[in-house]
Amino acid sequence: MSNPRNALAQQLAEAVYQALSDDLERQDKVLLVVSGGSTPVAFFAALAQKPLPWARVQVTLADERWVDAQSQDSNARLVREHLLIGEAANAEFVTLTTSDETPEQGVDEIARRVEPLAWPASVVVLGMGGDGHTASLFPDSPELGLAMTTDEALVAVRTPSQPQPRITLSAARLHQARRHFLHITGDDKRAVLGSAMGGDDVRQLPIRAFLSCPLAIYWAP
Ligand SMILES: O=C1O[C@H](COP(=O)(O)O)[C@@H](O)[C@H](O)[C@H]1O
Repeated sequence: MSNPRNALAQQLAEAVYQALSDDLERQDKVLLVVSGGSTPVAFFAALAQKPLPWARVQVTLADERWVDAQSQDSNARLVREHLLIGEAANAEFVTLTTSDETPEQGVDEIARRVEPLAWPASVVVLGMGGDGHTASLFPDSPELGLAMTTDEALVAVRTPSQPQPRITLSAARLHQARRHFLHITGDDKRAVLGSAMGGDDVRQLPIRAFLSCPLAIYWAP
């Protein structure tokens, strides 16, 4: 019997492939924004197999932990190891860290790096944590209000619940995208999403800010 999480990853990869292919008929370059964490591994592996003209695909992250590129916690490392393989290694990957000590010091340089990309993104694939965070928009982050309202592309965030400082695309920049997908697994996250759908306070469950994008939900047990 096929693993439902692998089947979900294949379905999501097919949907993202179709979306990028559609936009590539009209645009020279397309931008794909992906999330990190643990959930996207099988999706990345499935997407990497798709016959895209990868040199015309730009990839960046919804968010990043302020860690070394080799760290197990690096979202960029996840993308490099699981998505940018085979033909997909020809994609242009724009990362969200610098050699600066802090994201506050690096954020302007990263903003200059991401600005030339092919915005609006064709596709944003969001993840969600058990606390309802998405990208690095955390309920307990003092910068959540700023990240939800700023017109800037990026915000440096410090979140008491998280071991490292982070950088995140702002809600405005994520909202701009043509298509939004949410990739989650497990009954616990389904319950969190159910709670999110039953209320409207984005400070409690930041995923709420994206529920009406519209958001294509990809869930498996
Ligand atoms: O910290 C993060 O968490 C979320 C969810 O990750 P998961 O491990 O529960 O799949 C992720 O979407 C985000 O990009 C990441 O930085």
